[in-house]
Amino acid sequence: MTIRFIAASRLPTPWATFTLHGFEDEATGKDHVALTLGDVSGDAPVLGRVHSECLTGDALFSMRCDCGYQLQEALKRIAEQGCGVLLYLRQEGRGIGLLNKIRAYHLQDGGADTVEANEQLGFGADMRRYDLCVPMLDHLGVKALRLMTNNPRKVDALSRDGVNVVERVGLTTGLNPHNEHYLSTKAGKLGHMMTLGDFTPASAVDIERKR
Ligand SMILES: Nc1nc2c(ncn2[C@@H]2O[C@H](COP(=O)(O)OP(=O)(O)OP(=O)(O)O)[C@@H](O)[C@H]2O)c(=O)[nH]1
Ligand SMILES: [Zn+2]
Repeated sequence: MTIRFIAASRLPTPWATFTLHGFEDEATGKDHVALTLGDVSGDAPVLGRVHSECLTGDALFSMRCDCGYQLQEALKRIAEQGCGVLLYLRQEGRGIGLLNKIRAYHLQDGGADTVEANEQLGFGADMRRYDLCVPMLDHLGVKALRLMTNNPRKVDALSRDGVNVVERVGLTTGLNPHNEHYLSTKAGKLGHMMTLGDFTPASAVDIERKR
């Protein structure tokens, strides 16, 4: 794993002005970014999120999943804390890529769930890797994370790769009629530690606008 830091800049957002750090994975040629706020290089554990790319949810307002809602909520919580880090990893579709994710969505439109769709395409349910996180966090000086996630397998995978996760912080937001089945499948088949009762719903205005 060869992660090379390229450049950093200011990134104003509705929640705070973050610092945007750009990295290149020399092995794959993929680029990844981190957003930081405040001094993340102290000894105290830092509020953090390891977010995997979801073009549809993060940028195109998709309500099929909870990714976009989680991204916004994570940035908001970091802003409220005044300090934190978000790694934005370019491993779209749980690692199968955007076009295969669209193929998987097509199968889900026909009745498959998110896990079955991946398997019908010949992929594992979750093909993501987290070995780039340690070099990115080392560069930023982050020593320990309070990780915002509902996914205990992500915590295990990160810990195996050497990331010091001292606490898991739930991130249940964005429930809506289009992602209810998907979220239930994540809890039932992928081991996410959440029930639909934990969720802050997407606002009624958002649901109406995107129906
Ligand atoms: N293959 C596939 N990928 C999906 C689907 N829905 C979302 N994704 C991708 O799943 C990734 C996010 O993973 P999730 O399983 O939603 O959540 P997580 O990151 O494991 O857990 P949290 O930290 O709680 O969000 C992103 O890369 C999305 O592009 C789907 O139906 N099929
Ligand atoms: Zn998504």
